[in-house]
Amino acid sequence: MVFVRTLSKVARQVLQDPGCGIISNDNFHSVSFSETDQPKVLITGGLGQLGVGLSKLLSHCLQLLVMIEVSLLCTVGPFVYSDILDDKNLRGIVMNNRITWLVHYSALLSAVGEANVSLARAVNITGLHNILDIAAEYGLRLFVPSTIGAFGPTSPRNPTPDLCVQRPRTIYGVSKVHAELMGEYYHHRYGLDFRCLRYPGIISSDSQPGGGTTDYAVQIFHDAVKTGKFECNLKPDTRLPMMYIDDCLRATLEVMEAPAESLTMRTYNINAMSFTPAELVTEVQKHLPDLQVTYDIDLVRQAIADSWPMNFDDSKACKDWGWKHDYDLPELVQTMLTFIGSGSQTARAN
Ligand SMILES: NC(=O)C1=CN([C@@H]2O[C@H](COP(=O)(O)OP(=O)(O)OC[C@H]3O[C@@H](n4cnc5c(N)ncnc54)[C@H](O)[C@@H]3O)[C@@H](O)[C@H]2O)C=CC1
Ligand SMILES: CC(=O)[C@H](N)C(=O)O
Repeated sequence: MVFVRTLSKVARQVLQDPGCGIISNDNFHSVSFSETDQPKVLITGGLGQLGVGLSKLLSHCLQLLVMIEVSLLCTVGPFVYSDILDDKNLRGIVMNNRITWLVHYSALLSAVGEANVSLARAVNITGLHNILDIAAEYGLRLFVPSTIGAFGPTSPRNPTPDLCVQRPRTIYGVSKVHAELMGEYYHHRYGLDFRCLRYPGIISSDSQPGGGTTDYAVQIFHDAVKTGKFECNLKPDTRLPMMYIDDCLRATLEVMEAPAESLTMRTYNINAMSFTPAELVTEVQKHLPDLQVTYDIDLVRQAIADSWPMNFDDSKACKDWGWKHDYDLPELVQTMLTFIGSGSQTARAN
C-alpha cells in the first residue's frame, strides 16, 4: 500500500514537528504564519486531480482543511463554494478560517485551455492575481504549481534546466510563466512567501484527469483494466516527463515546509521518470498481456507535447531541499494497476 506509506511518512513528520502539519484551533492566534504556528491550509481546485490527492493526504493530519471549488460536491474536509474570480468571497474565506497556507490548484489545463482561451485566461491569470493579492495582504505562505508546459519549442528539451528560454505556445503555458514571474516579483517586492514547483504530467488512480496533454498516461490504466483496449491520442514515440502523485504531493509538502534560507530560488523543476506511450504500453502489458492498443492522434495535443520538455533537470531541487523521487515506471504501473484493479473489483462486487 504505497499511498499508506506516504501518509505515514507525512504523519510521522507531523508527530515529530507539530509546527509542520497539525492544526489546532485552540492555540491559533495570528493569521500570519510563523515557524511555531501550525498551518491552516486552503486548497483551491479541491476537486481536481491534485486537489483530491492533497486533501485526502492532509485530512489525515490536519483538523482544518478548507477547499474551494466551483461546484458544491464534497469528498473530504470542510468545503466552501467559491469562484476563483470572486476575490471578495475569497478574502472572506481566508479571513474567517484564519488561513495561513494557500495551495492554489484551480486552473484550466493545456488541452481544455486551447479549447476555451478566454476562460483559461480569466481563471489562470485573473484568478492568480486575486490569489497573489490576498496572499500578500494576509501574509500567507503560497504554493502555486507550474508545469513542464511552461516551456516551449525554443527551450532545451532534453534535459530542460530550471533557467532557460520559456516561450510556451499555449495559453496554459503562458499563464504558468506569468504565475512564476508574478509570484517571484511579489516575493521580492512585498516579501510574499511564494513557492512554486514545475510538475511533470501527474498520474493518479482516484480521479479522472482534467483535460491535459498528459491525460493518456492516466486513461490507459482505466481502459486497460475495464475494457482491455486503449486508444492513445499521442504518437507512440512522444517522450514526456511524468510523476506518480505520491511523489508530487510529497514534493509539494517538502518545499512548503523547507526553511526559507534553503531555497535559492522560488520556482523549481521536479522530476521522476520520462517515458513514451510505447514504453508505457510495454510496461502495462507485462501485467496485462492481452491489452490492445491503437493510436488516433489528437493534433492539438500532439503539437503541444512536441513543444514540451522530454526530460526535466531537477538537480537544484535535489541540492537545495533534498528532493528525491520514489517511483520509477515499473513501480508506477504496478501501483496504478493495483489501485484501479481493486477499485473495479469492488465496484463489480457492489
Ligand atoms: N495534473 C497534472 O498533470 C499537472 C497539474 N499541474 C497543475 O496543478 C494544478 C491542479 O491540476 P489538476 O488537479 O490536475 O487539474 P484539474 O483540471 O483536475 O482541476 C482543476 C480544478 O480547478 C477548478 N476550477 C476551474 N475553474 C475554477 C474557478 N473559476 N474557480 C475555482 N476553481 C476552479 C476545477 O473545478 C478543478 O477542480 C493546476 O494548476 C495545474 O496546472 C501542473 C502540472 C501537471
Ligand atoms: C503537464 C500538465 O501541466 C498537464 N497535465 C497538462 O497536460 O496540461
